[in-house]
Amino acid sequence: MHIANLDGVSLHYRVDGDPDGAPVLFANSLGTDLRLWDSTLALMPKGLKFIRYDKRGHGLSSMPPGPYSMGALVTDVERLCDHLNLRDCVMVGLSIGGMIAQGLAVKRLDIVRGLVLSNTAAKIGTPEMWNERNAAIQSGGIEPLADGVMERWFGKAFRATPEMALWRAMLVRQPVEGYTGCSAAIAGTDFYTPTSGLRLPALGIAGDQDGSTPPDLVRETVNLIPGSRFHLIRGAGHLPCVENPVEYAQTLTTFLKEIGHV
Ligand SMILES: O=C(O)CC1=CCC(=O)O1
Repeated sequence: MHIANLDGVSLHYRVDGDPDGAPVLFANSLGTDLRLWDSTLALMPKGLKFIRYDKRGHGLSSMPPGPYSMGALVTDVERLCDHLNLRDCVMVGLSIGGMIAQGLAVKRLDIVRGLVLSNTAAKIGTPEMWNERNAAIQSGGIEPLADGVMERWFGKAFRATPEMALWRAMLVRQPVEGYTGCSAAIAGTDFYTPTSGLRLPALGIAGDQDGSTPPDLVRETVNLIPGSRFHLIRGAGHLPCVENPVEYAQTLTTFLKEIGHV
């Protein structure tokens, strides 16, 4: 467990795997912390270095007053990469993490050499939808919305398992200001044009039961990048790295091999 103090924002991060291996950087979704990747990382091949972090307002990272901008979330991870001297990473971003990954790739191709856009899009939802959700959370907290979020996060089979309660607990324990701060960043983001200009190896991953970023939306975004690949995980919702870590890790590994990263 490590903390980087980056111009007034403290980011909690973790480094696993081979310290000299090719770097793979992970960015998690709204309402989750870096434990999102635990089961996937346990299944990844040896010889890689895995870096993950809690974005501001989530997990153990600090919580500057919201709302946040996408630019600030991108700058946070850019500063973390500079702090750790990370270059030529493959960045795996899920949902808002995938937006942050698009933003970092547009800004710093020296840091991002390959992109995995998992359960994400250039634009997610509408500003009205996010403003409505934030107003509800600001008045009543996250708990009343949690069952609806679980229906988007997970497919039907996983929702019937006891493990779902752990992820629900992670969601409702995120601070309201951190969650709504990051939602505001999503509301203000449309990466359609900048992502269309990207030229780097890219993979899209979707879950066929994803209620937040359905497969067609993920495919449309990754198709903005010429030569990109796409993989659909069946039976999974918005967090396939949790529901089906075996297929998720295999999909990542195949991509990393194809682009010569492992
Ligand atoms: O809460 C959801 O709908 C899921 C989600 C959207 C953006 C993100 O990061 O998670």
